[in-house]
Amino acid sequence: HRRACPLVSLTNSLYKECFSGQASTMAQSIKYLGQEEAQQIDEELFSEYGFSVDQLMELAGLSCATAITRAYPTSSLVIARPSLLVICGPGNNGGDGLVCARHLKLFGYAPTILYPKRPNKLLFQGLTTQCEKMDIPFLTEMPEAMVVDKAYNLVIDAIFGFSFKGAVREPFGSILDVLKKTTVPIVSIDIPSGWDVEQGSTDGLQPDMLISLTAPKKSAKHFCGRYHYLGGRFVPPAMEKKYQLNLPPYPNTDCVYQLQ
Ligand SMILES: NC(=O)C1=CN([C@@H]2O[C@H](COP(=O)(O)OP(=O)(O)OC[C@H]3O[C@@H](n4cnc5c(N)ncnc54)[C@H](OP(=O)(O)O)[C@@H]3O)[C@@H](O)[C@H]2O)[C@@H](O)CC1
Ligand SMILES: [K+]
Repeated sequence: HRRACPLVSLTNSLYKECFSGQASTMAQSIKYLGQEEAQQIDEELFSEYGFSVDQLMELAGLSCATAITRAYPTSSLVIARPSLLVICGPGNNGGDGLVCARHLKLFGYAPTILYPKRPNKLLFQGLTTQCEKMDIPFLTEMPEAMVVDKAYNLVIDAIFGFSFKGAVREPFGSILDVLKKTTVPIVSIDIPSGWDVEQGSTDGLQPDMLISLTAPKKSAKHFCGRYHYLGGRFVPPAMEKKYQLNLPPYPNTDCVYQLQ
C-alpha cells in the first residue's frame, strides 16, 4: 500500500508548502466554503429549493462511488479481491457513506461497513437495510490497523462532514487513532474526519483522496493527497450565483469533476 503525502515523511519545507494553502489554478477559482456557509447552503437547498435529504444524499453518495471508481479502478487494487472498508459516522456524512457503499457494490467492489453509532431515523434505517439486502457485511468493531492494512484496499472515511466541531468523542476518537496508524489509502468524503472544517489539522488523517461535495470547504486547501474530486452536481444555477461558488464545468453528463 502507498499513501500519498503523509505528513510524517515530509520535510519541514515541503510541509510548509503543502500546508500554506496553495491550490491549483483551477481550484483557486472555485469558492472554498466556511463551515457556516456550507451549513447555510445545505439548509437552503431543503427549505427554499424543495430538495429532500435522501435525494441529495443519493446524488452525493453516487458521485463519491463514481470518483472512487475513476481514481482506483478494480484493476489497480493491490489485493485481488476488491475489498473496501467504509466507516460511517452519525450524521449525513455517514449517510453518504452508506449510499456510496451500495453503489460501489454495484460497480463491482466488495465493501464492508463499520457503522457504530446509528441515528434513530427512518432515512438511515432504510439506507442500512438497503446495504444489508445487497449482502454488504457490517463489522461490529473497528479492526486493528494491521488487520485493516491486510484486508482492505481502501478505507472510505464517511465519519464526519461539515458539521464536525470540537474534540472528537468516542467511539470515533479510537477509530481515528487506528486509521492514523494504517498505511492503506484513505478516501475522505467531504472533509477528512477530525479536521477542523476551516483550518484543517496538522496531526490528523492524511487521506490519499478527498471528494468535496457541492463545493470544497476551506480545509481542502490543506489537502496533500493525490486525488481531489468535486461531486454533488445538484446545485441550482441561482444558488451557485448567489453564493458565487464558481463551480467548474462538469463534463457532459458526469457527476464528478477532477480538481487535482
Ligand atoms: N448540501 C450538501 O452539501 C449536502 C451534504 N451532504 C453531506 O452531509 C454532511 C453534513 O452532514 P451533517 O450536517 O449531518 O453533519 P456531519 O458532519 O455528517 O455529522 C455531524 C454529526 O457528527 C457528530 N459530531 C459532531 N462533532 C463531533 C465530535 N467532535 N465528536 C464526535 N461526534 C461529533 C454529531 O453527532 P452527535 O454525537 O451529536 O450525535 C453530529 O450529528 C456533509 O459533509 C455531506 O457529507 C449530503 O448528504 C447531501 C447534500
Ligand atoms: K469524512
